[in-house]
Amino acid sequence: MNMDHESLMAFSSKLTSIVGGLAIIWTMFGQFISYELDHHLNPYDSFIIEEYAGERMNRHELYIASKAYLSDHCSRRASTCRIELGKDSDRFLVSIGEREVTDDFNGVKIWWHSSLHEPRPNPGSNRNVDEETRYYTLTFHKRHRQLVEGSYLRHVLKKGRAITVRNRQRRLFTNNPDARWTSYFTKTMWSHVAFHHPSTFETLAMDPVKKQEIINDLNEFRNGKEYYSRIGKAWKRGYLLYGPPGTGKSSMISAIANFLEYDIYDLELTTVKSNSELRKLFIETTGKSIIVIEDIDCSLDLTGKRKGSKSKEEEDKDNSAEEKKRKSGLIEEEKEKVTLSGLLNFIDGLWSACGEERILIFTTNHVEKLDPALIRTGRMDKHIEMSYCDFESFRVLAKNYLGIQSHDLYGTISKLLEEVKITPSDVAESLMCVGFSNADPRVYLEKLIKSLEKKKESEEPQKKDDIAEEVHENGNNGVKIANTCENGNNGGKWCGAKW
Ligand SMILES: Nc1ncnc2c1ncn2[C@@H]1O[C@H](COP(=O)(O)OP(=O)(O)OP(=O)(O)O)[C@@H](O)[C@H]1O
Ligand SMILES: [Mg+2]
Repeated sequence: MNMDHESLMAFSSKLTSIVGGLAIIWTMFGQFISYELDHHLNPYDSFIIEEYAGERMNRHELYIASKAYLSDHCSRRASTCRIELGKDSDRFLVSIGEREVTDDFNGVKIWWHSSLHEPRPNPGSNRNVDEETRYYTLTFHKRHRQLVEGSYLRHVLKKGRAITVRNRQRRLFTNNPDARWTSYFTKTMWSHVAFHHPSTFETLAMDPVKKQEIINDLNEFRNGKEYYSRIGKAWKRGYLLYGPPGTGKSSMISAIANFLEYDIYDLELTTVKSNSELRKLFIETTGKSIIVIEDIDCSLDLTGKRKGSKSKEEEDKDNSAEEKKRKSGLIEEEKEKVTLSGLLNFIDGLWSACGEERILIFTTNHVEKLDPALIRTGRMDKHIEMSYCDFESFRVLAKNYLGIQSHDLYGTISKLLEEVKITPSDVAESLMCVGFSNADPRVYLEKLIKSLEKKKESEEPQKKDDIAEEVHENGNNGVKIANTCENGNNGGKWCGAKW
């Protein structure tokens, strides 16, 4: 059978279109089949947890918690993990990298996989578009969907949050002067650095019974969430640390922060312009933190006006200049001040109940100068006196600085410490032996004895003068009336001091 050329061409084009049509039908059928198979036969479901969600600038909390959870999980169970050094810290960060890890929750298997999004322009977002972002895919059997969606994810969130708190690099914040935070670009009211202070309760020299009481109190506070809510009080606690310079008040704050693993907000009250600014600063602090106001007596006086370091004449001059400005309407009077009532409000007003788990610490060298309203119980729950160095405190310092528990010179030192007021800071100075790991402790103990004897000699004439003055004032023919509070052998403690 002979076909002419034209019929052949027509037949082949028909055949091509039939084959093409069949191919399209086949592809569609394949897709349909694969969808149906996937839908009915693939027994697994997946959830995706994005690092950044929507247009938000902050990382997704569930992602952060999952990362911490997986890091802990990896370091305990997975055979291969990615490990890197944390920013601003000596801690190692473990992550799953691009690998898949398996978790087991109540006998249910869950597979986690970490992946990377390609950087892509996102004009609506405030984040840097060149940044790579990650996401986790967790895969599980369909029949466990409810469990994963409910209790498993809650478990990951709770555990992850706790691990984040445990592993985080703690921070030391300080309030920015008003001029900096009002600018549009630096709206933050606090700046921070990584907090590394080696002071701990172990290195702190003080009466061991008092120390234990403080530790117990802190433990009760840390575990007291339910208790505080039951009694209807905000979950916060106030401590007043008082004592002469160099007795360890700042060291105590660091020891508390290290013990509780809290951040520190060091509030410089003299740069705060008004009560409302103080309130804003408070609102911007986070939970699990210690808010510190050092030398409270130098920051605010009893009438609520802030003090400067100026002389009386300078202050008078300033006051009259301010008075003139005020009269001409250049200064709005009380709006520009932090007042005592503003501070009291900061401590226990309505706003102070925002947030939770905060410790407030005031320090002072002059507890007697403080307004009783400021330090009454309930505002400052505990008054802790940091005092001159007694023998027990010396033993702690000798152990820290010289690595010794006892020495034949301890007897002499103990006797001298009963007679002389010396701060732990001065004792520490005598015991410092940087770089001499094999140094003979005797050298440093003798150095301390010399400085104690010198102090004793210099205090002697003063003591005689004091006695003479008392005898003169009392006019009782040479009968000495002992003032056990100021001069007695009570280690320089103030009368009526608590704790
Ligand atoms: N109780 C103490 N235990 C251990 N070290 C102490 C103690 N007191 C002081 N020191 C040592 O002296 C240094 C100064 O102490 P610290 O700054 O804690 O004193 P402070 O009471 O805060 O003084 P100030 O009132 O001047 O602020 C500390 O760095 C520490 O080395
Ligand atoms: Mg201090």
